[in-house]
Amino acid sequence: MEITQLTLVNYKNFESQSFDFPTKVNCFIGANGIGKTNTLDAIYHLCYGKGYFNPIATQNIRHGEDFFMLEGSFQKDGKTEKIVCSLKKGNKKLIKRNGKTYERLSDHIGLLPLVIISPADRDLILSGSELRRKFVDGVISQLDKVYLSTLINYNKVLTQRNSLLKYFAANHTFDADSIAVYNQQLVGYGEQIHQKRQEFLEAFIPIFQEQYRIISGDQESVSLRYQSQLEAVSFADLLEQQLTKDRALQYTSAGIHKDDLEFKIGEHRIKKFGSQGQQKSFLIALKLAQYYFTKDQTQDTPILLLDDIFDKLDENRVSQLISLVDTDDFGQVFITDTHDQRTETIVSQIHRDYQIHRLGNET
Ligand SMILES: Nc1ncnc2c1ncn2[C@@H]1O[C@H](COP(=O)(O)OP(=O)(O)OP(=O)(O)O)[C@@H](O)[C@H]1O
Repeated sequence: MEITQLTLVNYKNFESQSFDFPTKVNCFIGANGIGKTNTLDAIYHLCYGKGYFNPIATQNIRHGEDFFMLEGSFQKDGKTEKIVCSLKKGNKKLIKRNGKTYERLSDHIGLLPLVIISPADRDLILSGSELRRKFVDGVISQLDKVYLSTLINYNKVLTQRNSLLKYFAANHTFDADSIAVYNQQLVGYGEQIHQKRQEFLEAFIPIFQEQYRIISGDQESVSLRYQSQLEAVSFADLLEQQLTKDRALQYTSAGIHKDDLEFKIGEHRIKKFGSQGQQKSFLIALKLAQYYFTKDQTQDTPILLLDDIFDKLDENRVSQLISLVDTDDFGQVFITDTHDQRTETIVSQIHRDYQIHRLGNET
């Protein structure tokens, strides 16, 4: 799968800009803040229906404007897919595929596989469990529409149950039957999600460990483990056990929305005890595992976005990544960098056609 053309209108710092991508390897070069990462984000947005860096959709609209529009031409299975994504302030975001608007944005998920490796990934290690769940959910949802709709349904019921708990507290009342209805729905959706996450991680973890082994040169061992409250107790029993607490807290304190991934180096948490280099290697291994897993499952070659890798990685890791990209396993790759000459030197070693897009005053 490849993108051959991209147009951005009022997207972040771009007023109006078009790019053609005739080659497999494309580099965006320019000074800090010129919009290199924003260009990658535009490609990500067309594939995932949302930006990678800013979850607040309206903040992607160029300051002072009231809409953005992204347009991309993709080649997939020998056909052209024209995707338009637009957002006008006060309206819902629209995504069109070949002129037809999706009824639900989630219907677009999975059509165009893509993996991004960015310095922002460090939040997967450093921040709370929500981002790690999102990572797992994002990978599975790209491949499994039933999973995505089960997740959407689970979150809807969770919101309703939380509203009910708030209502009970505000009105000093309680109705066990209404809670039981929500519990039953949560358990139905939650157990399916738990099982899918388990199956996914069983397949994903060995791929991740292999990638880490390659990147680190077999220096140390790392582990990734799925943690869920549902390991020890059934979801129905868990909700029952937590009910008094939930009523006091006025929200649902247990369930698959509390799942996490444990990242360890040797016996210790990588967040506390991993060096910066080990943390970076861990994240790259995670993303490369996502790449190989998605490629295997979709039988399609995802687009790979490499944001700021030369600046943020040491020479060994860069050459490791570049030599990987130079294999037939990889398809279209986008790279951002501030240094013209450095990029040219590195990509000219790749045995593939490349193009350098210099960003400057035209934005
Ligand atoms: N909604 C917006 N409207 C206008 N400008 C925006 C908007 N959102 C972000 N920007 C601008 O985009 C620029 C950042 O662009 P980007 O992150 O793509 O830079 P970059 O070229 O990747 O830089 P670096 O080399 O520092 O990583 C900043 O100048 C920021 O102010």
